[in-house]
Amino acid sequence: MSDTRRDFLIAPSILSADFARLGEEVDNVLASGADIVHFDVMDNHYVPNLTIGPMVCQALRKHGVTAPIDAHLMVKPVDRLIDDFIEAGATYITFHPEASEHIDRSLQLIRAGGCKAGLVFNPATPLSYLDYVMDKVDMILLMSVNPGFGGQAFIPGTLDKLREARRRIDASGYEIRLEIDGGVKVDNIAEIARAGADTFVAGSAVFGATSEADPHRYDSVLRAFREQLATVEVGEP
Ligand SMILES: O=C(CO)[C@H](O)[C@H](O)COP(=O)(O)O
Ligand SMILES: [Co+2]
Repeated sequence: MSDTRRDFLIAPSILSADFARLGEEVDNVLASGADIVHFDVMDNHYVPNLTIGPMVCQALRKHGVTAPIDAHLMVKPVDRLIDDFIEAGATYITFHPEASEHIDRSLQLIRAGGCKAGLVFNPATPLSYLDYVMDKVDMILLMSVNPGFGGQAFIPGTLDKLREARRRIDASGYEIRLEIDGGVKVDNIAEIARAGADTFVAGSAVFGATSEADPHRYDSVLRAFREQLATVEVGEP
């Protein structure tokens, strides 16, 4: 059974964390078993919300965070911020192709800076943006909500898109992670994994799951995600 398992990674989105105690929140979610820190960058231009930038990413590194940081850039223009996030210690830098003037160049800039590069697809953005750059992406991120806010409901049509993205990755022969972002919960993560995702962003489901007994730990929700994922085998319909 083990060779039919994907290497599933869980990436809590700090968009739903308590920003007044961000370092501690990130420490706690990692100590609770998270794999990656998902870092949502919104510019009030490409998306109608304003969040955090490279200084906060750098502050997390200075605080001692060594886990991968997955910078999801919802900004336009893109390139100006790539160098800043490389300097700030991001591991993955992903951007929306519609927001980049030169997609191939943006991907190359990210890899040249030693980071892993990714393209993000909004629910209505076609996967054809991948046609000529499969050799330059380390991650494909499918949005299962329209970008800009946490706490929205998963758009079911994303499951077919995941299957199509998985087919493209498998056919390419490249090692590319397939990440899903938006509305991921304990009750849908297994279905999402069966459709082909291997990396799961979850914001409100994780940071909204504190208990009165221990408001600073997220073990139970992360354990519930892992239990669901343990039921999934690759190749299931
Ligand atoms: O990129 C995002 C929104 O644009 C967030 O990563 C995403 O919405 C996560 O939040 P939730 O799990 O609450 O849906
Ligand atoms: Co995101």
